[in-house]
Amino acid sequence: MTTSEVNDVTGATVWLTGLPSAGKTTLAYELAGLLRPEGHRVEVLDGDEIREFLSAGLGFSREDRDTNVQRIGFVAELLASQGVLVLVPVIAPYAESRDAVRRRHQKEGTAYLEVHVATPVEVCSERDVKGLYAKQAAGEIAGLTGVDDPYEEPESPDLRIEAHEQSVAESAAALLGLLRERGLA
Ligand SMILES: Nc1ncnc2c1ncn2[C@@H]1O[C@H](COP(=O)(O)OS(=O)(=O)O)[C@@H](OP(=O)(O)O)[C@H]1O
Ligand SMILES: Nc1ncnc2c1ncn2[C@@H]1O[C@H](COP(=O)(O)OP(=O)(O)O)[C@@H](O)[C@H]1O
Repeated sequence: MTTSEVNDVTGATVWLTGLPSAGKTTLAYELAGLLRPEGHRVEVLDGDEIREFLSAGLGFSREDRDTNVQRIGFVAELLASQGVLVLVPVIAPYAESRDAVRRRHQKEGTAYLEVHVATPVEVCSERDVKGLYAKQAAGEIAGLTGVDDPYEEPESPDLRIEAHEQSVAESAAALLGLLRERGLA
C-alpha cells in the first residue's frame, strides 16, 4: 500500500450503546468480521477488557461510568483519527456523557456514529449472559443498568437496532449499510 492510499483511509468510531446482554459485543464482533476481509483496520474496544486495564479500579457509580466512557472515547478518537474503524460495545448509560464523546470527535473532525442496540430489558434479563439480572433479583448486587440504575435511551441515534427482532447477521448487515451510506466502508 502506498502512503497516499494509507492517508485515504477514513476511520470512525461506532459506539454501540444498550443494556447488559442487549447484544452489543456480539454485534461488534460480527461487524468486525464483515469489515476485516474488505481490508479495513478494525478495533473492538470491549467494555470488559477496558475495565480490566485502562479503567481498572473503576466501579459503576455515575462518576466512574462517566470516567470510563470518557477514557474510551478518548482512545477511540485517537484510533479513528488514524484510519481505524473503532467499534465500542459499551453501555454508556448517560446521554450527557455520550454527547461529550460525540463533541470530542466533532472537534477533531473525526466521524462518530451512535447506535442504539435497543433490546428490551425483558429480553436482556432472559438472556442474562453474565448472570447479573439474576444477582440483582436475588439482592446480591445493586445498581444494575436498566433495572435499578438509569439508562438514558438515545433520542436520535444514527441507527436504532431492534436486535431482538432480527438475526445477528441482519443487524450486522444494517450496521454495515450505515457505514456504507456514510462513506465509511
Ligand atoms: N451494575 C452494573 N451495571 C451495568 N453493568 C454491569 C454492572 N456490574 C457489572 N456490569 C458489567 O460490566 C460490563 C461493562 O460495563 P461498561 O463498561 O460497558 O459500562 S459503563 O458504560 O461504564 O456503564 C457490562 O458488560 P455488558 O454486559 O457487555 O454490557 C456488565 O456486564
Ligand atoms: N438477535 C440477536 N442479536 C444479538 N445478540 C443475540 C441475538 N439473539 C441472541 N443473542 C445472544 O444474546 C447475547 C448477547 O450478549 P452480548 O453480546 O455479550 O451482550 P452485551 O455486550 O450487550 O452485554 C449473546 O449470547 C448472543 O448470542
